[in-house]
This record gives sequence, structure tokens and C-alpha cells, in this order.
Amino acid sequence: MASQSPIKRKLVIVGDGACGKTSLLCSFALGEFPKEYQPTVFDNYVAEIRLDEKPVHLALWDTAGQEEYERLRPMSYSKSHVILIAFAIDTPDSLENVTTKWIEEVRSICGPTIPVILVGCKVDLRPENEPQDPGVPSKWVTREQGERVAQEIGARAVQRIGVDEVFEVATRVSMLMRDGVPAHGPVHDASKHHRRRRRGKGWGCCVVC
Ligand SMILES: Nc1nc2c(ncn2[C@@H]2O[C@H](COP(=O)(O)OP(=O)(O)OP(=O)(O)O)[C@@H](O)[C@H]2O)c(=O)[nH]1
Repeated sequence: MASQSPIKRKLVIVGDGACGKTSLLCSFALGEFPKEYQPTVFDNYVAEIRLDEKPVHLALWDTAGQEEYERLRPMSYSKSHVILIAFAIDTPDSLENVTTKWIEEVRSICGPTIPVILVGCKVDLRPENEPQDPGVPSKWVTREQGERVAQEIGARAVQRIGVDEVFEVATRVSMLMRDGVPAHGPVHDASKHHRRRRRGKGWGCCVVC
């Protein structure tokens, strides 16, 4: 049987500096966490995966969260099929910036229809049963806060899924785009569990693991 040529997809990850973007990509693409923190300028990885038995060449574009590289980042978005917006659950500001900065940037450069997935990183840092004083705000981003932001940016919450599943969902929704425009109108072929219209147009998903 002739081997199928892979479907090419491009994923870009953005989010605040040091929120965990590179670590998330590396743990998926290379199977390991980077040993040391090195702020990214930009970087690429490739994952050869299979989705519904079809080979997919998934290009993973890592971007700089640090402000000094602000002017370089817009170039990374070109011809992308899906965007991951990351935040760190130990840094509430990084979630706030999703609504005040990242979704605005993504929508203004990539347009209203590109699928966006919101991902909460560093979940291992949150203690399982932290005693909570109702008068004191938690230093951790809660799942409810993540869901609220997901709603604000028109995304759906998908909780407690692993790294591989994040990229499986991302690859699946990336199929909705072709060369920067929706492949076939609204989201009729999205998987049942993750189907969502974003204000009648795009698609979003929140993963707060
Ligand atoms: N405990 C824990 N630490 C993490 C996790 N992800 C990232 N880190 C740590 O957080 C720091 C920043 O991680 P990076 O993945 O480089 O963050 P980034 O978002 O790519 O940062 P920039 O390149 O500056 O935009 C590093 O010290 C990582 O080891 C995680 O899931 N758990």
C-alpha cells in the first residue's frame, strides 16, 4: 500500500514569559522537559503524529513571551492553523493577560476564525488539598477562573487532559483551517466533545489541566 503524504499543520504557542510554553512543546515533541530556563526568541519543533490513522506533520512554533521580543512575534503567526494561548496556574497575572493582551493580538493578526486553545501550565505546582481561607484569595489560578476566562474569549473548557491530548485536540481543530481561512465554513466537523462556535465564527477550547 502506498504511504500517504502527511497533512501539514502549523501550531503557534503564545503567552506570558516563563509561563511554560517551551516546556509544554518540548515535553510533547521531544518527550522531555528542558533542563534549564532559557527565554525563547523563537524556536521550531516538528511532531510527526497520526490523527484518525492519517499522518500529520505538525510544526510547533514557540514564541517569546518576554516584552523585549514583542516586535518579532507577529511574524510567527503567518499561515498558522491553530493557536495555543498558555498561562501558568501559579501566576494569576498570566491568566489576566490572556484577555487583556493575548487574545487581542491573536484575533487582530490571525482573524476571528482561527481555533484558539487556552492551556493552563504548571499544574503540578498546585497542592491537591490546600486548606482554603475564604477571606484570602488563592495564589493559584482555580479551574473556575480558567473557565471564566475561557468563556470571555469564547472558548469551551476541557479539564484534566494530558499533554498528548492537548495536542490531539489542537491537531483536530487545526483541520478546520486551510491557508489562513476556515476550510469549510463553520465548525460542523469538529469532534462532538469539543464543538464550539466563537461568537458564531471561530472555535475555542480551554484546557485547565
Ligand atoms: N513545576 C513546573 N515548572 C515548569 C512547568 N513548565 C515550565 N516550568 C518551569 O518554568 C520556567 C519557564 O518555562 P518555559 O517553558 O521556558 O517558559 P516559556 O513560557 O517558554 O518562557 P519564555 O521563553 O520566556 O516565553 C522553567 O524554569 C521551567 O522549568 C511545569 O509544568 N511545571
